[in-house]
Amino acid sequence: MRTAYSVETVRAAERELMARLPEGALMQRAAAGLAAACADVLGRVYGSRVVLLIGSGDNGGDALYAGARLARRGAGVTAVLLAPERTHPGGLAALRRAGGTLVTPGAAEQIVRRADLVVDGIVGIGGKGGLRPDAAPLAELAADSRAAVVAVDLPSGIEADTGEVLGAAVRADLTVTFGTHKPGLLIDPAREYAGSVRLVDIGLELPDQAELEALQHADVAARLPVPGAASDKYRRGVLGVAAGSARYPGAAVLAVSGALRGGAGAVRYVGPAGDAVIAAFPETLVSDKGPHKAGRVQAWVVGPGAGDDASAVAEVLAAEVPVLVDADGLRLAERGAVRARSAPTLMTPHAGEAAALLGVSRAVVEGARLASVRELAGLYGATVLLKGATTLVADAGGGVVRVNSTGTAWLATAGSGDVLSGLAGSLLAAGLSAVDAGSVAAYVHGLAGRFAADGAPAGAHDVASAIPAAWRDIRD
Ligand SMILES: NC(=O)C1=CN([C@@H]2O[C@H](COP(=O)(O)OP(=O)(O)OC[C@H]3O[C@@H](n4cnc5c(N)ncnc54)[C@H](O)[C@@H]3O)[C@@H](O)[C@H]2O)[C@@H](O)CC1
Ligand SMILES: Nc1ncnc2c1ncn2[C@@H]1O[C@H](COP(=O)(O)OP(=O)(O)O)[C@@H](O)[C@H]1O
Ligand SMILES: [K+]
Repeated sequence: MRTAYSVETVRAAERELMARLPEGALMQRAAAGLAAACADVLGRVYGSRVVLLIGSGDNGGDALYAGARLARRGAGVTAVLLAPERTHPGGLAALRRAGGTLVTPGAAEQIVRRADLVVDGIVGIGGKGGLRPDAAPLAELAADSRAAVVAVDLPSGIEADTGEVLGAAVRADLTVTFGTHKPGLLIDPAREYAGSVRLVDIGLELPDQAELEALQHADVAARLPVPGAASDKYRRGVLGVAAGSARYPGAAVLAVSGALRGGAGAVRYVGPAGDAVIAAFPETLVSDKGPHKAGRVQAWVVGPGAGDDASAVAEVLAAEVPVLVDADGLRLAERGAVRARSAPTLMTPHAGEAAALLGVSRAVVEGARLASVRELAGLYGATVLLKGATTLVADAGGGVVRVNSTGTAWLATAGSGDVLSGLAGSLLAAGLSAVDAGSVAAYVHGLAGRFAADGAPAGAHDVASAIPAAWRDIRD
């Protein structure tokens, strides 16, 4: 499991560790890891040109000590000081001793243009509210230069706790982060500014419960349902899919395509697209009666392509089994009916659907994804999976939020969300909790998207076809 902790938690852990260590030891650990990462980026340190962008806090201190290490290995190191009189004194002295040069921001343009590497030590977890006007031009210079950009702890200007980007921010090729990931490094839009992320262990002791967690292959493998000798199709779980309409029969087909590859023992389809479903997947149990007459299921998916059939949504919500609500179902589901449910509910909106439910614009949700998913989960008393380039899954009760980024932008294709809802529904029917079903499905679906696309456009049905390969890759 990859975890991320809030600034407050990181600060508390740092205080505790610093009290046990000689003064400055923690910063030396950070600087050593940072310098090693910079050396890897440079390839050859000797003779390289390194520019440090230095703010007034400890983030700048890390960068200065790392710069001193690089200077001792023969790099030409220049530090641009945003606030010379408030610069970390120890770091400044170390760089001076190592032969580094100090300049003011006025001289930055010239030297950044010729740099091989720019190190962003403007601001770290102490930053708030986007880069200040004096620092913002430095971020632009770094973006315009041909140099590699390495961010110290996090790209300056992003919000560490939320992943929001409130103004100008540095765009890094690599972020070297200390002690733990910060939520902003894993959540869009800030995640995009971080580039790849390298974690340097500085010995922080962190609490069991993180702010954010991202499943890895082994975590997913441990959660995937696998049949045993005692399994039969009913014990594996039966999923009901109430989806599709005369206008959108394909949504039903795609939801079933995901469901059949999600580990349930059988899939029942209820709705007006039975012929299309059977034609594509003859193994589906098709019923033309309403959901409550369809026979027993262990979970329901309702909503993909459902048009305006509010009664099917209400019927499914009245069932005492886990329910996944997607697409049109989100609009048709009565909040009170969702809140009144005792079995788990998993809602799977994209940003536009989440925005409609919250009564805000899509841009608001996209800019503040963590707050939005939590708010929606609280509002409906449900587990919410917010789709996008990174997918977030939050429980109503608060606590840790799961984040997934296995996907690819090729997944932004019509119907891929229907495949996801079938897949996640199947995992619910197989007995996974709503958070596990949602986050495991997002992980597998993202990987399947990568396999299906492999650098070229793929349709949603290709994504569904690639689920078994993703599944095998995870269990390997
Ligand atoms: N506390 C520790 O023991 C350790 C801290 N470390 C480093 O220390 C950093 C935190 O240091 P600080 O608490 O000094 O804080 P920062 O260095 O992150 O930032 C604080 C300074 O930045 C300025 N600032 C705040 N918001 C700004 C904005 N939007 N634009 C421009 N300037 C802004 C403030 O005036 C303040 O002087 C971490 O991110 C990490 O890099 C590491 O050395 C590891 C050990
Ligand atoms: N830029 C992106 N990068 C990665 N995954 C994406 C991106 N855009 C969308 N996705 C994923 O693709 C799927 C699209 O679902 P959705 O928006 O519901 O589409 P549809 O309604 O057409 O089925 C979701 O799983 C989402 O997380
Ligand atoms: K930084």
